[in-house]
Amino acid sequence: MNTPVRPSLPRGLYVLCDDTVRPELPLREKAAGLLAGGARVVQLRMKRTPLREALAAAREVVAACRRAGAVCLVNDRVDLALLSGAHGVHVGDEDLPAEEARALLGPEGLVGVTVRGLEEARAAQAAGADYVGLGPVFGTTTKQVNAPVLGLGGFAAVVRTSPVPVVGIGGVKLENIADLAATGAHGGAVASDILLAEDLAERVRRLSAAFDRGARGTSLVGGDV
Ligand SMILES: Cc1ncc(COP(=O)(O)OP(=O)(O)O)c(N)n1
Ligand SMILES: Cc1ncsc1CCOP(=O)(O)O
Ligand SMILES: [Mg+2]
Repeated sequence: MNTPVRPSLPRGLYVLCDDTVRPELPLREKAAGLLAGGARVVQLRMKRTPLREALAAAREVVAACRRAGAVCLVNDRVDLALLSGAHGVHVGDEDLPAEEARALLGPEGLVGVTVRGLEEARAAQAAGADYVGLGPVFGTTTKQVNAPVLGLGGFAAVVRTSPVPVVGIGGVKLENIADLAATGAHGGAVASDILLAEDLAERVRRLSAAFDRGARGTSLVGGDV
């Protein structure tokens, strides 16, 4: 009997296809721009889209991601992830607990969990998380987060000892993503720096390249951003 295998989370840029940033641009158009730029991980973050529209959007975006060979995760809602055929879900404190998300998704689904530090990362792993989203690394206006900004030093300290891959989130931009990658982060999650850009695809390309440069240890501070 074959054991079902879940996809691994690709390393690098992790993009939030978010309905709160530039809300006038439809999610499907955002996703098209992100995928045209080569995004390999897309999280669909829907905070203001009515549920039935959210389901339709999830189905469209998941299908587009699958055609492009990208991993698509749904933020918050395990039901929408299952109904849309997404690769998995990202949950935080106000969502279903990680254990329940894992139980509903089964062994084939990716589960990401928001954490604020090392102890929470260990607990997330025990609960079945595949990766953790750690932040805010830098200041952000996209979400009001009830936790202190970690800064690169605080972030790097968790990355060094985390038992699961760490994706940094909060204020990640072209000018800091290489430094974030140089800490050993598995990914850098970005919403506004991409979604507010005139050319989403081009911004995805530049952020991905900067992350990859930083991960190789060849980031030049203040260099080609
Ligand atoms: C990769 C990643 N990390 C953290 C979060 C935040 O999730 P959560 O704490 O549930 O907050 P909301 O995004 O739901 O407002 C995330 N979405 N992605
Ligand atoms: C969802 C979330 N959780 C912590 S910060 C954040 C928002 C990230 O958005 P941006 O990349 O615009 O700072
Ligand atoms: Mg959430």
